[in-house]
Amino acid sequence: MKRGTVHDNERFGMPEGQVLEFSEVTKRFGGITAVSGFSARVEPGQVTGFLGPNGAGKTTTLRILLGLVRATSGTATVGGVAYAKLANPLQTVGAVLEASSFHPGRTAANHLRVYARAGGIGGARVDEVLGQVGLSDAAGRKVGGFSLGMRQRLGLAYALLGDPGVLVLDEPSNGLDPEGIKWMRGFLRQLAREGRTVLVSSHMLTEVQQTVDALLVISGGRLVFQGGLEDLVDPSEYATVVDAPDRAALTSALDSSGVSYELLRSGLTVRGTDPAGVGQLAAGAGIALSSLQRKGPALEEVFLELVSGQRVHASAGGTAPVDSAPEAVAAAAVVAPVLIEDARDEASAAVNIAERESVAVVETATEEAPDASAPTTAGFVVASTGVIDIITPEEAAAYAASGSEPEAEAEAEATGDADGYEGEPVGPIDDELDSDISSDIAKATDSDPDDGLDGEQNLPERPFDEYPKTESDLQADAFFAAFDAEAQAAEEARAAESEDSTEDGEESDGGDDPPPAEQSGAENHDHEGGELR
Ligand SMILES: Nc1ncnc2c1ncn2[C@@H]1O[C@H](COP(=O)(O)OP(=O)(O)OP(=O)(O)O)[C@@H](O)[C@H]1O
Repeated sequence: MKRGTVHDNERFGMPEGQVLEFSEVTKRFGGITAVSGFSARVEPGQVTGFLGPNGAGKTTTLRILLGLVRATSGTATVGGVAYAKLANPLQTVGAVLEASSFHPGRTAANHLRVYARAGGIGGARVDEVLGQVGLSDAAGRKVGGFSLGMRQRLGLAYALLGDPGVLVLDEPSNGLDPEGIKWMRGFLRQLAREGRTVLVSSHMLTEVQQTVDALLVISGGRLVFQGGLEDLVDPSEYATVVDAPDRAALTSALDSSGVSYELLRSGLTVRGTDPAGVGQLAAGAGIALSSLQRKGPALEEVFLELVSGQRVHASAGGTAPVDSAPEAVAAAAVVAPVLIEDARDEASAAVNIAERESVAVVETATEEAPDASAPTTAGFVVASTGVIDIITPEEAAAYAASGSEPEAEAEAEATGDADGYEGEPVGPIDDELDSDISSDIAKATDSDPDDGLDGEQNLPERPFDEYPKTESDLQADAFFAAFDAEAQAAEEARAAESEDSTEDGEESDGGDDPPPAEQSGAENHDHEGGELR
């Protein structure tokens, strides 16, 4: 029987979509205004696209909503409540801000098990969500070997763990192949049909056009449009172009209905009546049509005009993007996208989440890549992306110190994991992914004084664990300590069991050697996960 959990209790009913509300949200990073007076409402039961060009402020706005960045002013709420005050955040909001922030040495199932356990969610849900996103067959494979599209799916699985009524997804179609994009569209629409609130960011209208019911468009940190897709273009900008073999009959039908038109060589251009109306009128008069088309600006064109400030829409209070937009974008191009001014604010916000969800967090935003040989006492650290991950101190040190993933090689010899999954044999993390990781770390540790940033924006000089620990820090430490202790106990039990079996007269030339640390660590977590079932 499944254990009673918060999640199980909440699943007796359908997940409840919540209204997301942004009210005059402003966020400044030093001299850069990332978000400026942003007010918008996102309704449940529909997919809302959050659109804007690179550097427009989408991620910052989403991070404010999720309590990962503190707004300079204004509020962002989920069902009227700030994220930090949600009673069951994992069961209320599922979010994916970056798909590549999973620890490459852990299996997909392991990741989810740890989060599930931390959020009080039954282990069976892990299989469910992996199935939902089409990753059942890859459950036992390490994330380091996943394609970008598979990581997107895993991110979505993580977001769905708590069966939340709200999904917040940052560019979920990135890296998906055409079939994956089609699947994602259908999946998001299904989630909205179930009554959930689905907010999806993208920098291209064409990418979300077929999925979304409503749009928020942001540019230079300001809202430049909110409304339905159909509201993007004023109906008066459209014309219906129609023609018939019997043009005289068509003009006389239009005349007698009082519909005005222009007669062109290519047909008739009708304004103020859409193609359906003109078609109906012609059908009513028994006139066969040879063409019926809507002509007007393409949605993409309108979108580009909105974000460039050439078009101003009333839904945004008539505001055009701020002049600082190009400056902000230029700054973004010069500066690696690292947590800067808010490194510590964001750390504590993320740890607060960890505290409430008992979820661990990865820090990549340290001043320098730590020496792998030096003992690291911090049990948790904070990802520059804000995406929560689990990592031990040793892993953090090794992960940050080099592009190679130590755990991967140790586990390469394993042919499955202790979950009972019969996934593909585990292979080393490929070089390309390793170099991605190194480059992320390099970005996160960039403290170049010549980078054009104010001194206050550079990362702190001291290692993370030298900061005085807050109560949240201590609770997160305790969580990790308990997690590691359990894992170690399981490992010892397994070691004792295997000693017993080798004592039965079997030859054993490696009996005194401990298993490779990384391998045993990973097995522990697998085993740990198995116990949750
Ligand atoms: N931690 C930070 N420190 C300094 N500047 C930041 C920080 N985070 C974001 N910015 C800046 O704020 C602006 C908005 O960035 P944001 O990441 O929110 O945009 P975006 O719309 O999500 O862009 P993209 O589509 O490229 O991800 C950019 O100019 C960016 O450089």
